[in-house]
Amino acid sequence: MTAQLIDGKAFAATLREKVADHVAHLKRTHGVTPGLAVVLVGDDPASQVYVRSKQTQTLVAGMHSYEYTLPSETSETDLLGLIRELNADPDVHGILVQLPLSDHIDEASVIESIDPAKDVDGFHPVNVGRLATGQTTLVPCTPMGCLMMLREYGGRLTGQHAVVIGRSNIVGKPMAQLLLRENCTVTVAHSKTVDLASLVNRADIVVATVGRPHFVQGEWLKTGATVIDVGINRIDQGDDTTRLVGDVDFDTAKDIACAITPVPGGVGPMTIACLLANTVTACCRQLTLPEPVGLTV
Ligand SMILES: Nc1nc(=O)c2c([nH]1)NC[C@@H]1CN(c3ccc(C(=O)N[C@@H](CCC(=O)O)C(=O)O)cc3)C=[N+]21
Ligand SMILES: [Mg+2]
Repeated sequence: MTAQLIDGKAFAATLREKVADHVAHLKRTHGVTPGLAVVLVGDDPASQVYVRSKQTQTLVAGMHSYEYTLPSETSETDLLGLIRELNADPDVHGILVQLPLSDHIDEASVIESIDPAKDVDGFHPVNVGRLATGQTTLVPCTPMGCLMMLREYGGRLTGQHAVVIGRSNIVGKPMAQLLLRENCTVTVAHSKTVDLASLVNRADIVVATVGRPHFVQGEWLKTGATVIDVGINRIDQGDDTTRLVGDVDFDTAKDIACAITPVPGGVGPMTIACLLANTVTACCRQLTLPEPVGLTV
């Protein structure tokens, strides 16, 4: 292993400390406790694990957590009704609706119903537009966490060629926007990209968000590249146990990259820490209090 390991778990713990410090400050000086509402429709076990993790960390940071677990047959009308109530609730500063939603619910309608000021996922078209036009906004948590790590471990970002593999609204597109804002030269690749290997070979920064286990090969990489692995793939080991792996073939990449995030313990923990940070930021903006330093990108 020659690459530096980017310890997302430790980085996230530090960020959560900053969040907790500011929460304590808000309570002490303004009598305000930031509150995050998390809405989960259905009983997908993986989603339940993530949601529980978000709740625990929200409470540990000293914030209020409001949890809504709705049955899988919940109608879109009922879900929109709940969001309307949360939008109007002054104790709720952040709203997260766990995705994906089941097929009978239109995701776009649900996202658009969230008050952009409380949209801590940064998925609302108003916030997407603000990011694209360089205005103040709430930045999607996963790319926000990736950027924080890149700023720390990726050297001077200006002028670097970043290749983002994946074009989702949740990660790929906002990641490209953020890297552009950092003055990177950004290429967005995807499943239809021709000769991905030689494209990746020209990248100083690689962000892999394709959702395919071990997809990016170490031999594709340019020597000294910084690699951010967004993939969270649970693979069967053939002995009734599963293992979490990324979109990058870590074992071959680690000898060629300059710095690389592991899975688990990389982007995942940072995503949740950024969600907490966004909740504090949203709270401060809603109450027109001074914005905390170090909780935004
Ligand atoms: N509205 C919405 N916002 C989200 O941010 C959102 C979502 N829906 N739906 C599902 C995905 C997934 N996601 C993860 C967050 C943390 C870890 C995480 O902490 N992973 C640990 C491992 C966890 C494990 O062992 O399973 C790690 O990578 O080290 C993973 C995945 C947020 N998501
Ligand atoms: Mg759907």
